Amino acid sequence: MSAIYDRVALIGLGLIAGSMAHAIREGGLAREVVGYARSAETRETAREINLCDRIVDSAAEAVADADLVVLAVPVGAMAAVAADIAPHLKPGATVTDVGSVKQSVIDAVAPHIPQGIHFVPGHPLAGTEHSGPRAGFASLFRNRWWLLTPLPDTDPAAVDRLTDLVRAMGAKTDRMEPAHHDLVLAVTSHAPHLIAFTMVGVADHLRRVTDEEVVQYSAAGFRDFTRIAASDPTMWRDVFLHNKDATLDILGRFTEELFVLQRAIRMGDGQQLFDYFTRTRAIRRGIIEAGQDTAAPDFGRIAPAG
Ligand SMILES: NC(=O)c1ccc[n+]([C@@H]2O[C@H](COP(=O)([O-])OP(=O)(O)OC[C@H]3O[C@@H](n4cnc5c(N)ncnc54)[C@H](O)[C@@H]3O)[C@@H](O)[C@H]2O)c1
Ligand SMILES: O=C(O)C(=O)C[C@]1(C(=O)O)C=C[C@@H](O)C=C1
Repeated sequence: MSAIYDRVALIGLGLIAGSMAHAIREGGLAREVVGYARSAETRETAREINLCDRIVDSAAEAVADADLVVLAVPVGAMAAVAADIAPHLKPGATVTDVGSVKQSVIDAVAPHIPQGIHFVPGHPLAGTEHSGPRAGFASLFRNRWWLLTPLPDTDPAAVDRLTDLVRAMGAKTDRMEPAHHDLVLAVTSHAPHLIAFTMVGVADHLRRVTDEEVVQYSAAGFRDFTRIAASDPTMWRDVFLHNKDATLDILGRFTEELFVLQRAIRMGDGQQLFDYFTRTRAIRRGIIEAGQDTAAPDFGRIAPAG
């Protein structure tokens, strides 16, 4: 495939930027991929594994002459990085981010973006529990959603060009309002992660009571929880701090449902439990039938908060 951008700069060299570097270089989607991360150790590892065409020692150097700049740092670090690179951006360049939360990233980054630079926020719905420069792999985005949340006045040509890159990396794209994105992701990703973190915490307390049995006899369901609970603490701290309202809304709804089921168990109401589980099974089967088992559920189905 021919190059979609001349030079791409990746700021932050972890799972997502690393996977982008592999996918872009394998696909010949840019003439050059330049990388920068804050820690010298990360930059050294990135050089060792030949992650990018060039690894440089400052964000300013990375973005100089870049046509696309990707902010791939934890959500809480986006503002500082944007402020740092702003004076060095090439006129006409596009800046995107891959943060798991959109509205607060837009609020933090947009004020730093100079006139003549296109800011197109985005979020790949793909990941693993691993982080750092060694965690990336080229096929991470294949057949996964990559949501773009452009601002109303963003140049459509810049959005289309980024869409081309994302599709060339194997992802499916959709566009969404940032606040709606944050509500949808609170349901499909953020609250489920918090529940997994909590469940593993509960098991850890119990371990002392059951003398390691919860570890030894981990059933598959719990093992899935522990995989999720192994995700990066900095990333997830920032997600919850920056998607506070939507996450609290969904957790409130979750707690209400949990009480309903808890009461059904206490009252021995088998019919209610059966009906509930029949409904949830149908939802899962609907996702599989729609060929969406690697993607997020139907975005239109989630009612706004309130
Ligand atoms: N991990 C996932 O499943 C996943 C999926 C989709 C989106 N995201 C989002 O992508 C972003 C990156 O996540 P990741 O999983 O690649 O993280 P990661 O921990 O693997 O990598 C983050 C990188 O950013 C660097 N970094 C941190 N602060 C920095 C700063 N101030 N300046 C420069 N570099 C800095 C770190 O050194 C590290 O190399 C986050 O915003 C996250 O919310 C993550
Ligand atoms: O598969 C995983 O390990 C993930 O948690 C990936 C996952 C998700 O919840 O689906 C996590 C956070 C992101 O922002 C996007 C994707």
